[in-house]
Amino acid sequence: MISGTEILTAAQMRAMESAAIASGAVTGLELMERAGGAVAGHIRLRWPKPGRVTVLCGPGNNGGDGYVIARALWQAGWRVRVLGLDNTAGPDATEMRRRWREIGAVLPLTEDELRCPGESSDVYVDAIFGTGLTRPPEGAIARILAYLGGSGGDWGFFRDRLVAVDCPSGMCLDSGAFLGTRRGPGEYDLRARMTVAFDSPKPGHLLERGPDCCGELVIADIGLRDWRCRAPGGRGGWRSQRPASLTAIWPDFGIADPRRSDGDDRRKAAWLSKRDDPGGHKFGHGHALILAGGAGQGGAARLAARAALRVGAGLVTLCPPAPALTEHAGAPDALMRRAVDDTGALRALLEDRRITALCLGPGAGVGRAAALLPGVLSSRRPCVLDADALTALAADPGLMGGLHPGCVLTPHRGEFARLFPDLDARLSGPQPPAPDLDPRDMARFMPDLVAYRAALSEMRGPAYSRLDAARDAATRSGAVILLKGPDTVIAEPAPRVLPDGPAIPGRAIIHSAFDVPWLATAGSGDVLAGIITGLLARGLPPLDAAATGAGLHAAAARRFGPGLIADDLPEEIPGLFRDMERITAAP
Ligand SMILES: NC(=O)C1=CN([C@@H]2O[C@H](COP(=O)(O)OP(=O)(O)OC[C@H]3O[C@@H](n4cnc5c(N)ncnc54)[C@H](OP(=O)(O)O)[C@@H]3O)[C@@H](O)[C@H]2O)[C@@H](O)CC1
Ligand SMILES: [K+]
Repeated sequence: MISGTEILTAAQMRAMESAAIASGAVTGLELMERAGGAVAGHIRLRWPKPGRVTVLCGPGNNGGDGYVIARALWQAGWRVRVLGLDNTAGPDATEMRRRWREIGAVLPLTEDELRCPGESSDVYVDAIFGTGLTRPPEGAIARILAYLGGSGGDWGFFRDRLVAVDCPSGMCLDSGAFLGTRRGPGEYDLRARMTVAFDSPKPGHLLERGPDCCGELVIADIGLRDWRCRAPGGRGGWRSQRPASLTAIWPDFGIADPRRSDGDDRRKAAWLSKRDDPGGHKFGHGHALILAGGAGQGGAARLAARAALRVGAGLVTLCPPAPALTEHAGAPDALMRRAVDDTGALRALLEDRRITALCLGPGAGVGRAAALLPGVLSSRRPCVLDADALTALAADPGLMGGLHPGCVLTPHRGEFARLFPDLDARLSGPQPPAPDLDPRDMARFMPDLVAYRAALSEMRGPAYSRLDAARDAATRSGAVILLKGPDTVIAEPAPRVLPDGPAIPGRAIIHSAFDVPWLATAGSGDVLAGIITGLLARGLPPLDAAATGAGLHAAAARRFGPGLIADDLPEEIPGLFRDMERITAAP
């Protein structure tokens, strides 16, 4: 529903590059020249006056980009020092190294050279590892990376002047984790001021350590986007054939960016604000039931109910047990109240087919959630299961069998660990070796780029990621999973696999909200559950409702600013709708 930008995994990126080269549309050298040229261009934009630069070149094509950057900056009048390895792999990187050697020297890539007194630079270019990182860096290279990360004692020195090519070296572009270190922030994580990546963001730019360590993220076009749209075999284009299997929603590409507004965005804005439905009836926008808990626990459910109303559900009914009914007598008056004491009462209520979505969890109490879950699930109505409903689900795995594709589960990491302990353990534990692309598979899928891409989407990076975990959990449970965090991942179950076809993964979305840390506040999750329930009630499919809900939730927090409490979030939604309409209005 909310526009995003397509993400490619590292394997997809490499495969697309190979396919473009194999098609004859471009050579590897041309791509490297464009990539290095783009990084040099962004350096010159931020440091307009030529200064001193040290370029650190690794053994692969990331290093090849480094030699191009060195040449481009030298041509622009910079004083360039290049530290590189002897064992440059691959013909393109070797050729770029040769071209640089016609201009200047390549000093050994060692910590001593990096520390060399009197050789301090204004800019350091990290072109050591990019998408080809397959294992944790060791020995001398690991020490160099730690030094750039601040082990020499001057952490801020490199942070202010490090430009990463594709990613900070050592970070896995599929997970945002630094290979070989404990998950989570590390003492000497390499942190760049700016990262210039190519063609599309990769999951690692948006997950875990990515947003903090990449600094400003720039996605440079290296000419593959046009090729993708013209590619033969795509029957109208790689991109337009199917919705992207993986999408990012992040502040630069979110709903508030007029540069990305198109007719589709206008339609979405009009749908959200109901302007596209003049003369519509309240039942035309659905009826949401929010199942509340016992006396003294009603606040969370009321927050959810208010959010469901604000996001446009035609009717919202709050359903506590009878003894707690009076507690909910206050505002908003638009909210209806109805006692639901047990599953029997719930089933009777659900005979009204106009009830189009349910929410169970916020403030429900684990016992009541466990009692009502079978009724909620057997209704087969779209539903959000949050908080206590997730705890109840984890405590009784038999209930998992009742989940269906209309369910949206919204666990935070702790709830996810209770629901899927083995997947959570893989997220924190030792990492399996990386799978690699079998050239026979490439040949098999080359004529049909859509299938080719779909098959590659299954490939995983060297570190098991939050994206992998959410996708696996969705496929196992048969429900949409929204794994909460500043890097929220939303995944749908993998669809049916054709007998002889490639495995088609379910769609997934990464929603990045690192810029709104004040969203981490009591009741914020209850509001999110309510927004998604409201959108489900209005008829959005579960993945869209979850992704749009996450987008509106963060946008509301962004709009309000620091000092936010959960009660403020629903009240920002009308303003958000107005903003969206204004921004997307036809000129
Ligand atoms: N895709 C595109 O469209 C474009 C991509 N471009 C650029 O290419 C980059 C990808 O290049 P790449 O595939 O050569 O990988 P890269 O990151 O340079 O490293 C691979 C080398 O490192 C080695 N190695 C790995 N791990 C290691 C470790 N822990 N410790 C030590 N060595 C290790 C590995 O050796 P091996 O694993 O084979 O032993 C191999 O020699 C990409 O990020 C972008 O910058 C642009 O030029 C043009 C457009
Ligand atoms: K790099």
